[in-house]
Amino acid sequence: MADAIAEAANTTGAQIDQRTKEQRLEDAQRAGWCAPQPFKYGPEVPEPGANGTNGEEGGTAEDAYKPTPWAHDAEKYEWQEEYGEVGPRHEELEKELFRGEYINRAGDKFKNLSTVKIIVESETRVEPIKSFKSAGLHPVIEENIALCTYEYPTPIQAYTIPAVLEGHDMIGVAQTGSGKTAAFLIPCISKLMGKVKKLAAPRPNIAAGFDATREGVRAEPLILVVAPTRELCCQIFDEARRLCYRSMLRPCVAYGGAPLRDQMNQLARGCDLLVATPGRLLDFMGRPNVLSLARIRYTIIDEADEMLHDDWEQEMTKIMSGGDANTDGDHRYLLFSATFPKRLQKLAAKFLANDHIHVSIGRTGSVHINVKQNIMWTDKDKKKEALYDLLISMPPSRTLVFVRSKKTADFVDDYLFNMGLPSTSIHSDRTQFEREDALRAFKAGKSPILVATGVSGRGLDVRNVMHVINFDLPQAEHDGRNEYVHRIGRTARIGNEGLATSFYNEYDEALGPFLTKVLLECGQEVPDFLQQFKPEGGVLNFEEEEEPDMDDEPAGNEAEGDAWDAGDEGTGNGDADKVQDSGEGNFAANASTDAWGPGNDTAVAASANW
Ligand SMILES: Nc1ncnc2c1ncn2[C@@H]1O[C@H](COP(=O)(O)OP(=O)(O)OP(=O)(O)O)[C@@H](O)[C@H]1O
Repeated sequence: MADAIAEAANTTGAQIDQRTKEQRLEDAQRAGWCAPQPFKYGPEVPEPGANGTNGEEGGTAEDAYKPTPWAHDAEKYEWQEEYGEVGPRHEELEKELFRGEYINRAGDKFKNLSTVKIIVESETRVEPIKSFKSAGLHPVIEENIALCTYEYPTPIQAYTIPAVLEGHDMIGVAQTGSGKTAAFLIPCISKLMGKVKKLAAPRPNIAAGFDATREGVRAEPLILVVAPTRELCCQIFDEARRLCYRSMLRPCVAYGGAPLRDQMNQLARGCDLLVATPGRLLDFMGRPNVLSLARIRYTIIDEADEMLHDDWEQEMTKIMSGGDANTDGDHRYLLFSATFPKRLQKLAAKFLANDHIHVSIGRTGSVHINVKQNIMWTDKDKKKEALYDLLISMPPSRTLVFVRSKKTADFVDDYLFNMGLPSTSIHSDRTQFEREDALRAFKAGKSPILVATGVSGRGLDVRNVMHVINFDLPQAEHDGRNEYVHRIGRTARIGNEGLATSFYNEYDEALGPFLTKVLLECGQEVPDFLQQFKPEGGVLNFEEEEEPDMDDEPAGNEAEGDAWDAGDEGTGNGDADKVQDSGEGNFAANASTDAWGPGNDTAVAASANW
């Protein structure tokens, strides 16, 4: 985003006169919004010593390298040889990891997470756990779960934890914001916690003066998590830092756009759990002295339907079957997502053992009832004003605005900023430094309005996102149905409530039947202009919404990129026939709401609570 307010007076294109600008600022602040923060995006900070500058304009050889808060450098628990079985507490780190202001907390509609039908397809019956304490977890991870203030397992956690502890491969499908990350991390970490000394690669002594070039080791992780976007990887890494606390397991993250050398230095200190985007992972896999997958016990694919999509075929084939990956029978594969078209489930099953377990919490691809959906007819040329009116007329709250293209993201961001609203934006033309900075500003409430392209629709978990606005709805022919589900799932996470407003007009008609069914399924009002799409007899058949194979998708990703490089408008998934027969031992269970205990009543205040 341009530093629009600061430059507005001089910007010929914007043509904003001083008085009008001040009035607009006043209007926005009277409505309760904080002041927009003009800040200048700098070029990406080079690696230390790359050219002697810190990457800012006018930098000279004398400028010291200013370390930037790259996500990969985030502090983690550093194990020391003398610790024995469990490391001592680290007060400062504990505060950062578990009591951070911006960590999402369960809301008072937590109980609603379990009011959906649960389908388990497997050869062996999985007995869901009723509490973390009864799950047979390693005592250290139990303590870490308590520090995370996770009181009750969510349904996907209740089924995944025992299934993985029992040694099964898995496909886990559950609604957005229902704790899938902890569902896959907890059992894998717990299983390995007591065995790290035996299974892990030798560690360097990283006491003061450690020199990664001379003393570093090759990273030989036991757990590999692959996710499509850099920001999502950083988020999973944060959860891993929490769950590995006080254990010998050392998590690392690798993603494109950030200094390669810094990430290699982190790996050289030892890495037991690696979270990575495919591009950077393949880069490291191509450097045998940096990374070996020979010790891997768990490969986890998050947003698995996206990762198995044709766009990623080359990368995923290399990751799943390439390199020096452990091919022994003790290597488990876990695949997770909130949406999972049948064609891709079928493909996924090829990577999994025959006795794998398939758990679906709710209809695959369903929207959570905690999201209030509002579809508004908005003519194409009136969207800008409609957006402003919406933002100015409602109590200010952290808001994510989705648009279809990078150009629109810049345009909408500049417009809002010039209207005195505190916005920033994120898309694939930004440097990684800018992307991380924008997200930090959004999380911290410095810029509580974030304009984003659809690629941010997956996985992001930001506290108190109260409102998601689809300025542009995703395109039906580009996997828009699934993208809609992921986008609006950025609000109402883990038992909190939220609002999703979508601007709809005649150009969105291909999505109309799907939106209508989703509204009906969630018991929400269907606006007049969607009444025509109400299914006859009231039967909600989502299978007829499944898309044919698509050959006209955007091209693949750059080696160092992530899903952001796959184009702005989402990806297309095609579905075909049924993934697998339900085996003999299969059962379908309606979740008993009692099973998960009472909801947590730490609801988050709605407005202006950055
Ligand atoms: N048992 C629990 N109790 C309370 N909070 C939890 C629990 N499990 C996870 N959380 C929190 O819930 C939030 C959402 O979890 P997560 O991001 O894993 O959701 P998700 O299902 O992967 O969503 P998406 O499909 O959008 O990626 C996180 O902030 C996480 O810390």
